[in-house]
Amino acid sequence: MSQQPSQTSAPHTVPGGRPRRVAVVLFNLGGPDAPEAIRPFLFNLFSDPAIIRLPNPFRFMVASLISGRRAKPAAEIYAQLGGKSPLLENTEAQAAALEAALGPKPVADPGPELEPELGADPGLDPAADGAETKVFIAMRYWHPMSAETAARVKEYDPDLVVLLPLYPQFSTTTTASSTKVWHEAAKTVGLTAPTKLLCCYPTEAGFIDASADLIRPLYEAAKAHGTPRVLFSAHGLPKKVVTSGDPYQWQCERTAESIAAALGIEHLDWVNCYQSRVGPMEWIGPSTDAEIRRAGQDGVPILVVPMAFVSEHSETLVEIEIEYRHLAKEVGVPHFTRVPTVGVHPGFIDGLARLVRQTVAGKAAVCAQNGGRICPSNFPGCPQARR
Ligand SMILES: C=CC1=C(C)c2cc3[nH]c(cc4nc(cc5[nH]c(cc1n2)c(C)c5CCC(=O)O)C(CCC(=O)O)=C4C)c(C)c3C=C
Ligand SMILES: [Fe+2]
Ligand SMILES: [Fe+2]
Repeated sequence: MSQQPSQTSAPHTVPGGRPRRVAVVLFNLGGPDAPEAIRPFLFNLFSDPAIIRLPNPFRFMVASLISGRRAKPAAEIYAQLGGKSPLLENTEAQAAALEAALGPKPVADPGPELEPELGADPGLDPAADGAETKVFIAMRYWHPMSAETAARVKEYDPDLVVLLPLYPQFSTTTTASSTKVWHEAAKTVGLTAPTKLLCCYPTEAGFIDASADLIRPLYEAAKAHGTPRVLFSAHGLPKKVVTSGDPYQWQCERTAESIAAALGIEHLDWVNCYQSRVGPMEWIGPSTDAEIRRAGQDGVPILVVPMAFVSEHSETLVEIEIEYRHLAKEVGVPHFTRVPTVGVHPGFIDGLARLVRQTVAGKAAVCAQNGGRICPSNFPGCPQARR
């Protein structure tokens, strides 16, 4: 998937004479690649201290217990997808598209959200100087995991590593967890290249416009069944994760209102809700199923937009497409539409490429979509709050 340096622009070289190399590492959750991988995948997930906040040995005991219990319902979910998650293939398609978009281009485009005072250095811009960029994937709970990817990145011998979560909204349970494990893995394999984290891009223009682009024609079609309501559905979180300062819900709200505004539909009926609850704890709400029931009572058609996921997997293809569609029918919703994720939509991929260039060119080791920080100060879970 690597790009060759441009033949027309002078390559920016390192002292050894070779082009500068940038490794972009995409973070994602990972999913089982076979029925027998389901239980160990779940064990990896529930033994993450960012998910189960208990000290060991209690966490491992709880992880064994919950992964054992959850294995059967999870197997039923993945059976509907042929016994495995499509997340890796979809992430690979995004990696290939991003690598192509990051190929050498004659002019650096810092994108509309760059804060000029943060200072771009075009000499470090892969697009401007013909540097080589290679995109890697590090999954958190199933292969390829950070240990394997860090070894491959070390072999590539980059001058800079950019960590790019495929989670537009930052959470301590996703991006922070992957970042921690990445740094441990990098240390273990002796990968010492400077590393920057692009922590979040909940309202990045390419992501928002691509989402609106996917919704618009489906909204028009749904109008034949009444005035549609748009359900911006994000993966939920236990309430106590949010009350302890995780900015995920705040960022989800910003995404929902930005896509709603980008749609430009007068008096748009929309709501931000949360799906995929697991376990007995209280989770943030309103829940997507409660909103589907409310739409049934109101007799309005709905569009479910999975706005915290950027590719398809069990939560979109089974939970939304099969389970929520079924529930909608049961409670009398006149028309149900699942809006696809942004996937390899060119607007989304170009937006990611702009963010990578901006991160490479900027000075910060951790930055959000604006090259700086976007979270208000009352979120201690923001990675920039700790700096
Ligand atoms: C925005 C992204 C995600 C957040 C936040 C998140 C938090 C979170 N998840 C669980 C438990 C499970 N998640 C599972 C699947 C899953 N989760 C995400 C994303 C986020 N999770 C994705 C993309 C997937 C799909 C993986 C795939 O199918 O490829 C699962 C496994 C499926 C199931 O059994 O339902 C569990 C379990 C918790 C507890 C949590 C926050 C504390
Ligand atoms: Fe999850
Ligand atoms: Fe933040």
